[in-house]
Amino acid sequence: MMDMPTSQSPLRIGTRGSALALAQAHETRARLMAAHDLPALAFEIVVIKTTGDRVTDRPLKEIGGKGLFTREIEEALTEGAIDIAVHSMKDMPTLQPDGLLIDCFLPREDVRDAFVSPHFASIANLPAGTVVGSSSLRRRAQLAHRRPDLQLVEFRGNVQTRLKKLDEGVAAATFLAMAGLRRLDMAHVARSAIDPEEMLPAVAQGAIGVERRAADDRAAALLHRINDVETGQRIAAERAFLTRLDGSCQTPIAGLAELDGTRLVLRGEILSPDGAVVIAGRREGSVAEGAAMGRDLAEELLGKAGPGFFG
Ligand SMILES: NCc1[nH]cc(CCC(=O)O)c1CC(=O)O
Repeated sequence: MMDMPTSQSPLRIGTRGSALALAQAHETRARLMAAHDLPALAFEIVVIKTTGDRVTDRPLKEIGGKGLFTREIEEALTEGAIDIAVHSMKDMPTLQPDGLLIDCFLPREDVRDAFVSPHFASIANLPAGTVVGSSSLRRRAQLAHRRPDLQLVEFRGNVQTRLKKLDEGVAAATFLAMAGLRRLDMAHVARSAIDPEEMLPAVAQGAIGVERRAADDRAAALLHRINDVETGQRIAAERAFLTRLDGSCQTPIAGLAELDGTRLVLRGEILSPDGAVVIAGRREGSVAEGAAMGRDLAEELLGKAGPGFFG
């Protein structure tokens, strides 16, 4: 009974307040309830408003960049204001603060990017000069590589905000993660899901990780039973790749690991921000070698890029 939060206080699940973050927190709670036969009141969902949520009129890189949405949630976890934190792994810095740990992953959702447009069915159908909205360095570079004839504009905000901008004609098309759309029950807004061969997703796209205090045995026991091992293995390879590339956070990076039994295939690419240069590679091996494959692939791409590549 030691791991039963009802015998003590509810397990506090920290999350951002966006519709997507809330859906992810609720999914985590539902999985915990089912795995441990616990009632909803054994858990408390605690919404944390971060600076990134408050400031929506400036580019992310100006107000703190990657990690902005998660830093304040990690502080709440360290301070004990919450017991676990639910994150989109795509948004997580490669290093967790001392004393915190992510060793629980929900089954991965669709990894693909969605093409979203009221007017056009796919990237190939966009007329020259069409305005496409995206604030993702990776998607901008990948699109510019394929279609240097298009015009790119910044496009921040949550799913609803971005759809509204499309409606208002700020841009004629944009990209969103299929995973987010599915979790919001909004997959219908995708005109098409883009094959990873055509647009390699961000590292960890579609994966949700649950963070806890390393020393918290109650949280560890609760989370252990909902951990999806395969998702964790894929994320380990992808994030090892990302970690080795880091320090160059203005570089567009894409990476995807896929598992077939115990064989892991990892694809990765780095691009120049204008999409003129794409350096891509692939590794295949045993799942136990995933992290090593990630580091090797990163080394290979860094070697091909040469010292000038990162400006
Ligand atoms: N960068 C924001 C972000 N972080 C996670 C998702 C979607 C869900 C996921 O990939 O897990 C999104 C939105 C998007 O890229 O469309």
